[in-house]
Amino acid sequence: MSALIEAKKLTRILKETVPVTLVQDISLTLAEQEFVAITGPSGSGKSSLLYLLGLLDEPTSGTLSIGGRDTAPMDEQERAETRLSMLGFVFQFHFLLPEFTARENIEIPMRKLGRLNRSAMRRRGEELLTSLGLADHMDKRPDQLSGGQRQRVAVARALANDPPIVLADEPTGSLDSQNSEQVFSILEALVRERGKTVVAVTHDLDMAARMDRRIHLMDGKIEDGATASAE
Ligand SMILES: Nc1ncnc2c1ncn2[C@@H]1O[C@H](COP(=O)(O)OP(=O)(O)OP(=O)(O)O)[C@@H](O)[C@H]1O
Repeated sequence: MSALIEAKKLTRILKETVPVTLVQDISLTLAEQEFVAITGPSGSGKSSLLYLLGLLDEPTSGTLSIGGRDTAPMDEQERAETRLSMLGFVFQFHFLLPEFTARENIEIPMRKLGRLNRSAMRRRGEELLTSLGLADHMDKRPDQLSGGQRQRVAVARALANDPPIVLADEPTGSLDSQNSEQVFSILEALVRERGKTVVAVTHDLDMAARMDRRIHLMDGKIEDGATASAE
């Protein structure tokens, strides 16, 4: 299987008065259709790694390829287009725009990428929301939805441009157990049924155990023996 994401010796150091190393020498390969957990104690660099993989931050050193393309030479516009077309993001808090409906929130990434006309965007938004059990909630704003529904809209938004990779930072962290289970099942179905690669930061070790592979961080590094190729 071809590598969707290939990181070699990724290091990110913040140049503060005292330099802060967020992640160090991270090498990993993610293939198509993998369901991968990033685990580790608080402050171990999980979010920092996810932001690097998602082109939301730039490494101090090391290389990162997405979909076989080296990201180092990309200018900001290419990075933005790669983010929009290759990567979907789900965060712990939904970050939906409060003044827009579910449908409108989902159309934002489609508009930014600019590959679909108005009616195709509308159709795609409706299909996605329906497939996530939100057919009756398309025209509601985030404050008219429950926490679980909001997070499902956030998943739909991540899928808007049909990216091969979904990156999730504690996607169930603010949900009760029933909604957590539902969102986890949705993420799992993205891998098994839609062929996506899903990488999720989680503190929930039971959840991580149900994923294909675990990358365990400690002090910004992958802990020995935990780089784990697919088991
Ligand atoms: N802007 C910043 N300035 C200074 N230190 C930072 C900054 N961002 C992150 N850090 C530090 O870098 C380390 C890694 O942070 P990161 O958020 O990636 O960890 P994490 O494993 O995701 O933590 P958590 O599980 O608590 O979300 C932490 O020690 C954090 O305090």
